[in-house]
Amino acid sequence: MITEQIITLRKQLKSKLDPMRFEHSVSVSFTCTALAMRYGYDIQKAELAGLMHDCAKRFTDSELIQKCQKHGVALTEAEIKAPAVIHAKYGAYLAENKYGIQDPEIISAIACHTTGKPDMTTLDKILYIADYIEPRRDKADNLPQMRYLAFQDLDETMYEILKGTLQYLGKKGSTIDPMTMQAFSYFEEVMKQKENKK
Ligand SMILES: Nc1ncnc2c1ncn2[C@@H]1O[C@H](COP(=O)(O)OP(=O)(O)O)[C@@H](O)[C@H]1O
Repeated sequence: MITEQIITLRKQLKSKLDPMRFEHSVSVSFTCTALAMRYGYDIQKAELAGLMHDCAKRFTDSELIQKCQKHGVALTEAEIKAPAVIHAKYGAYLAENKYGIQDPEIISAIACHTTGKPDMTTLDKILYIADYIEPRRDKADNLPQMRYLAFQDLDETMYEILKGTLQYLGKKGSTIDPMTMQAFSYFEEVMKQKENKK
């Protein structure tokens, strides 16, 4: 039963993550369920993806790089230059190999929850957006708008969050993983196509 699995995993995660990260994970899991209700996606799969998305967040950047090398998780040069994104890829590995999650949709959503990617599935988008809008978040200026838009249109929300993230990372002078730029171009095109159909 997936509900029992979720309750067991929640206990395991609580002992691994710091309290605020655990709180964030639970908050993302329920935000995922709300979006799953809105968009007719499997509620428990969405909850599980949200709960586990940051399961690798307790490691430092160098630990993550070492662990990926040890377990044969391929990293791009860009990921090594911007290691803040690696917890997503290694989290997907841990979810599958340590926590026994076999569903490829859940593994995919965890793997792309930080950078996004082109051609995201419904669950990929639900998790990416839930991570941004969950109720404990308070930093981004556009949160009220994104919280509203998330329940109107997933693609438009992806487009707006990715645009804002690229601006934010650019202003900070951070090294940007090109996957986010590719994701932005993809959703820009999706928005253009939608406009043309109107
Ligand atoms: N494309 C990117 N390139 C480099 N860093 C990024 C990129 N996207 C997000 N980040 C950074 O990765 C970190 C983790 O992001 P994320 O997983 O969304 O947050 P959280 O772990 O708090 O849920 C943040 O510090 C963010 O600024």
